This record gives sequence, structure tokens and C-alpha cells, in this order.
Amino acid sequence: MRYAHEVGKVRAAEQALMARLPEGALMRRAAAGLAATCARLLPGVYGARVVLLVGGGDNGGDALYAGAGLARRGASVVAVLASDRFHREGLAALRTAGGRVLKAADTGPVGAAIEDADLVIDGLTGIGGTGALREPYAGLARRTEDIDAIVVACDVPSGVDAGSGRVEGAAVRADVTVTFGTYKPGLLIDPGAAHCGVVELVDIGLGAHLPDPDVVAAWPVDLRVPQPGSESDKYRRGVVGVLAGSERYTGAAVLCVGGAVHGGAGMVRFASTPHPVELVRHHWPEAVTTVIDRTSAALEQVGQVQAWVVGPGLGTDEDAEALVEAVLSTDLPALVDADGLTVLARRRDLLRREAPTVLTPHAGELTRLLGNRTPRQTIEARRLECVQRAAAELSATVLLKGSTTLIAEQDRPVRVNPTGTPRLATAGTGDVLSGLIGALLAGGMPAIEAATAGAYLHGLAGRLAAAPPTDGPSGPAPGREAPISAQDVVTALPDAFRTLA
Ligand SMILES: NC(=O)C1=CN([C@@H]2O[C@H](COP(=O)(O)OP(=O)(O)OC[C@H]3O[C@@H](n4cnc5c(N)ncnc54)[C@H](O)[C@@H]3O)[C@@H](O)[C@H]2O)[C@@H](O)CC1
Ligand SMILES: [K+]
Repeated sequence: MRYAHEVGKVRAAEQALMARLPEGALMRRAAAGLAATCARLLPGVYGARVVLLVGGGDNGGDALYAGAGLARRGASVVAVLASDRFHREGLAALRTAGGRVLKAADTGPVGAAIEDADLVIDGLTGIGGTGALREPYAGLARRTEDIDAIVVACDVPSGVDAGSGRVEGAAVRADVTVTFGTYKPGLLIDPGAAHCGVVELVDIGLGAHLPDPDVVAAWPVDLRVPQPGSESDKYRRGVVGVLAGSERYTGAAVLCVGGAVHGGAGMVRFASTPHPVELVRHHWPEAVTTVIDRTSAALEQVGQVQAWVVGPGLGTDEDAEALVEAVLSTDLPALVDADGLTVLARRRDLLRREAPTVLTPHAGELTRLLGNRTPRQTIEARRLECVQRAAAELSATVLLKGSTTLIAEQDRPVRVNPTGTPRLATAGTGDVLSGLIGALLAGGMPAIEAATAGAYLHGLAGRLAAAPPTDGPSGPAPGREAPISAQDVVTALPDAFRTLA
């Protein structure tokens, strides 16, 4: 797992640690880690041209000390001061080591130094950055676009909100981000995450002072999907019931069942109206299908299951509402998606239940679920805050889809899915995800684990479908990317599962 802490908690931990250390020791630790990474990234330190972009706070101080360290090893270091305020001891250390200093207003020499640099350290703002970068910070951040130099962000790429990943204006796009003590949520959540490049964590000794994390990103080693044992039979491995599709919308049913079949369910029971049932039988002969009388919504017609998925392509009429109500009246884990969420938005009373409920909205669906009080754009801009609020208000496990999928459950760290790809933003992939998570729920995984593993495998399947590995001279590597369909994601799921072995 990658653990991230809210900025306030990072500051509190730093205070606690600093109280036990000599003045400035913590900053020098951070700067030494930053300098070591920069040295590794350069073909050689001696003679390398390094530019420091230096803001008025301690982030700039880190950059100055790191620059001093590189200058002592023979690098040619230029600091560009963005503010009349700067870290005095840091600047003195740089000067002593032979570094040069420019002001941001010296635009000609600053531009030339950045153009000629081998490596740029971005020390404009770190966890103290708030709102859109102001000038001259913003202009300096823009100057790092499309340059040949390696761009290394100190702690957080400047312009990225460390707490949330929001980017409101110009922001540095780093090749590498060297972060101190713990990850910050903004390094794991888009759009911030997309600005970080490779993130390296430098241990500055904060660990003992940090509370439980606020956000975690799951890595394959953390994911434990149900494995069939020698005594498994199809009933013990978990039977998932899928209620999806309608005479009007049939594709969602086929894709959702596909996700469940390839998600490792022992058996998939599918129930719907005649046309989707016919199509599912055709595509997925493994599924046990039932044509149900929607008006009666009697789930006994479908047979025994261990978890339900309801919603994709279901329609939003009264019959659909009766099916959602029937599922949520059971004491089984249930996942509600798509049309099911639209129904739930007008029937939030159905969420009062004991068994686990997983909701998988995109931002627009979450707006409706939250009673249209929070516009879609706000949810997209403040994804972390909104998913946490939704989990608390709706008493459910909420998986918010988007460029970084987030999964929240009340009083638990928010999970961030690291495998997403923009290629997945295509019709029908959400239906695959709900079937997949349903299968994992039926296999006995707790709701947050099933949602986390489902999002991970789904993203990875999307990546593998877009760029299957090809054999290169140094072993298998991702091939060129191609557009993908939701069916391709279903097909790639077994390969995604195999990576977890
Ligand atoms: N507190 C500590 O013990 C440690 C802090 N460290 C570093 O210190 C950083 C935090 O330092 P600070 O609290 O001084 O804050 P920062 O240096 O991150 O940011 C504050 C500075 O940025 C300016 N600023 C903020 N938002 C701006 C905007 N939108 N446009 C333009 N200027 C803006 C402020 O005027 C101020 O000068 C961390 O990110 C980390 O790099 C590390 O040295 C490790 C130890
Ligand atoms: K920075």
C-alpha cells in the first residue's frame, strides 16, 4: 500500500519530530534525500547544469540545500528566486557551495538557464501551496514545459494541491517527485497524480509520529482475491445474482454478466426480461438465466445467491424500483450501479440496511445521489472530499469512478486505484466493473476489499487490452496502445488476475 496523510497531520508529525531534533535537521534530511535522487538521475553530477526554482517557503529551502549538496559535488547550480522572501540559511549554503542566484524578474537569463539545464528542481511550493499559482510562480512553472531537462518536484509538484490533487492553473509536470515522510493525497489522486511522474518517498523519520493514513493506494501485493481450494464447488465459490438489462437496454446485461463470469464467480445467475436473457444465454452459456416477471420482483424466481448486482441497463421505472427494493431488502451484500443509482436517488430510504452495500457512481450519478446539492463539476474537482461525504451520508461503500477511481467507506482510509487509464472511458466498461465486483463480493470479500480489487483488476485489464505485452529484447513490455471496447476489458480480465498470483 502507499499511505497518504492529510497536510495538517503531516505538519503535526513534523512538529513532533522537529521538537526532538536540532534546528534545521529535518530539512537537511529531506534535502539530502532530494539531492541523492537527483544525483542518481543525472549521468554524472560533476559539470551537470542544475536549476533550482525557489519559492518563499520551506519547499524552497529544501531545494536550496539540495542544490548546495549538488554544487559541492561539482554541479553548476543556479537558483531562481520567485519571491523576495527565501530561506536564508539555504541560500547561504548554496552560495558557499559556489551556486549562482537569479531573480525571477531576470527573464532572459532565467529562460536561458532553464533551456540549457540538465535537471530542474521545482521548489516553488510544497504542502504550503494554496490555490492557483500566482506570478511569477506560475510563469516559472510554465517554463518547465517541453524542456529537455529532467524535472524533479520537491515534495509536491508546484501548482498541485497537496491535500486533494486539485490543479487550478499552471502546475509543474515532473518526471520524478521526491516526497518526504509520507505520500500526500494529491500525489495519488488526479489531476495531481498525473503531474508527479515517478514518486519517490524519502524517509525522514516521521513514521512514529504519523496517525493512521487518510488515503491508501492498493498495490498487487495487498490484494487477496478469493482462490478456489481443492474442496471448492461452484456454490462455495460464491454465486452472484445479476439483475440487469431491459427490453430497451440489452448490452449492459451482457457486459455485466461478462465481468461476473470472468470475475471468478462459482456461478452467475442472471435474471431479466426475455430479450436480454436471450442475448446473455447466447454470449455466456455459463450463466444460469431466468426470465422474470418484473412486476412481481420476486427474487426467489432467480435462486440462491451470495451477493447481488442490480442496475446496469435496468431502466428507472417502477418495476426497476421494485427490483432495487427487493435486492436491498435482502440481508446479502449488494452492488447498485447505473440505472439502479438513479432509482436510489429518489429512494435513499432503501440504503438503511445491515448488509454491505456498494455503490459505483460516476460524478453525475453521485450528484443525484447527494440530492443535487453538489454539482457534477464540484464533485469532479473535489473528488476526495465528495466521496468521503457520500460514504458517510449514504452509509455505503462508495466507488467514485473517474480519472482516479476512489473508494470510500466511513471511518476508513479512502482507497485510490492506481491502474486506471483514460482508455477505459468508453461505453459499457462500468457494467463490466459492477459484474466483477459482484463476483468478488459473492466470493466473500468485504465490500471495500472487493471494490478495491475490482477497480484494480478492471483498470489493469483495460491497460492490458489497450497494450498487450510484446516480447522485446529485454523481455515482455507493453506494446503500442489501441482503443479498447468494454468486451476487450472482459477478455483481458484473466490476464489481469494472473498478475496477482
Ligand atoms: N516542516 C518541516 O519540518 C519540513 C518541511 N519540509 C518542506 O517544507 C514544505 C512546506 O513548507 P512551507 O510550509 O513553508 O510551505 P511551502 O514552501 O510549501 O509554500 C509556502 C510558500 O509558497 C507561497 N505560496 C503558497 N501558495 C502560493 C500560490 N498559489 N502562488 C504563489 N505562491 C504561493 C507562500 O507565499 C510561501 O512563500 C514541505 O512541502 C517540504 O518541502 C521539509 O523540509 C521537511 C521538513
Ligand atoms: K514543489
